[in-house]
Order: sequence, then C-alpha cells, then structure tokens
Amino acid sequence: MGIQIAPSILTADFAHLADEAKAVSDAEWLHVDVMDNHFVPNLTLGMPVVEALAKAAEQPLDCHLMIEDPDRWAPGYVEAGASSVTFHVEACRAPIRTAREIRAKGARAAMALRPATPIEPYEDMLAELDMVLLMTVEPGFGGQKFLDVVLPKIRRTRDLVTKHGLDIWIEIDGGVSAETIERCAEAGADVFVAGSAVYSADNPNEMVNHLRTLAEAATA
Ligand SMILES: O=C(CO)[C@H](O)[C@H](O)COP(=O)(O)O
Repeated sequence: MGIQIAPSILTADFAHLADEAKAVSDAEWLHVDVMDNHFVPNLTLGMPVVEALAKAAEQPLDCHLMIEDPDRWAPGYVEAGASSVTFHVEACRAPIRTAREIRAKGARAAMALRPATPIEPYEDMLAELDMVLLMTVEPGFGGQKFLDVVLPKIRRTRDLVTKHGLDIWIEIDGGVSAETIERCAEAGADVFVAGSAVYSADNPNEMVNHLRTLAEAATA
C-alpha cells in the first residue's frame, strides 16, 4: 500500500486552511483533528469546516474524531466529505457498528487508541477496520514529545495484522518528525501524521517528502 504522509492541520494557520492544504500538496492525505473539549481538553473544528475543506483541498481528508459519542457523529463526517473517519475506542460504545456505518457510507473506517490502551482486546474486530491509529502522544495538542513507550504496541499491531492476513493501515499520530519516523516505520507503521514537524518547516512540502523518504528507507 506504500507509505502515506498526512500533515495535521492542527498546527496550520486556521485562518488560511485552503492555502495550508496547498502548502502540503505532495502529501497523500490531509489529517483533520476534530476535538470537542470533552474527550480531550481542547476545541478545534467540526463538520462545517470539514465540509468546506473537503471542497478546497485536493488531498483526501483523514478525520480524527477526538470527541465523545463518536457513534452518533462519525457517519456525518463521511457525509461532510471525509475519506477516512477515525473514532476513539475509549469513547465509542459500539465500535463494530460505527465502523460498519462509516464503511457503508463509503469512507475508510479507523479506530484510534490512546497511548496506554492495549490493542489485544480488539484483535477480533481488526477485520472490520481499514486502519488502526496508534497515538504516540496523549491526544489533545500538537507539538508534544513522541512517546517511545508506544513502539512495542506498533510492533504487536503489525504482528496481529500479518497473523490475520489483513490489508489495513497502521497510522501513527503525535511527535512524528525526522527524528522519530524511522523507528515507527521499522516497527510497522505505514501512515504518518505530522503536524508541527511539517508546518514549522521552512518548506512544508519538502518536509513531507523528506519524511516519506526516511520512512521508505527504514522499511526497504
Ligand atoms: O492528534 C493530534 C493531537 O491530539 C495531532 O494530530 C498530533 O499531535 C500532531 O501534531 P504533532 O505532529 O505536532 O505532534
């Protein structure tokens, strides 16, 4: 499936989101962090912004819902134009039903795990998903330090995906940079969300390509 780089607009300029999407035109996906100030202590954006960005951006939108009650809201984000919708398993009452609803509406369904949430209890439902997102910081804010402690879980998730012969992405989110991406790729991740590393670079597109090159070399 190949390495995918997904710049997070969390650290972009919210007053110029269309331009910020263009600034990372070489990226495969655009990562959109939806926060409700309940599941995480931060508030960002919701469906109307996703709908506008889906029209303005060329990249598919990878929507990460850091919200309570994703069961209720996730399908609406597909209707708003998201190509993938990620719900947090810690907040989701019916993850299998929610994943099926996302897929039925035509988007990729993904399940996110906070750093301390184990993957093993969800082994039997991996086949219901297109992607697993493993947080490598506590969700809520950009610019945090990468948590090395999650690396063994990335390896175990890759082992489970291989064991079941599944074709699903493993996405890493939080503290991804030129210093950390190779470790994640070696452990088995193939989708990389990077916010501050990309948007604080002098040339965001160059950083996108640099990150991809590092990840590809680490898995060659
Ligand atoms: O989900 C997130 C925070 O909850 C962000 O996507 C993530 O932290 C990206 O930002 P950075 O690359 O700066 O860590």
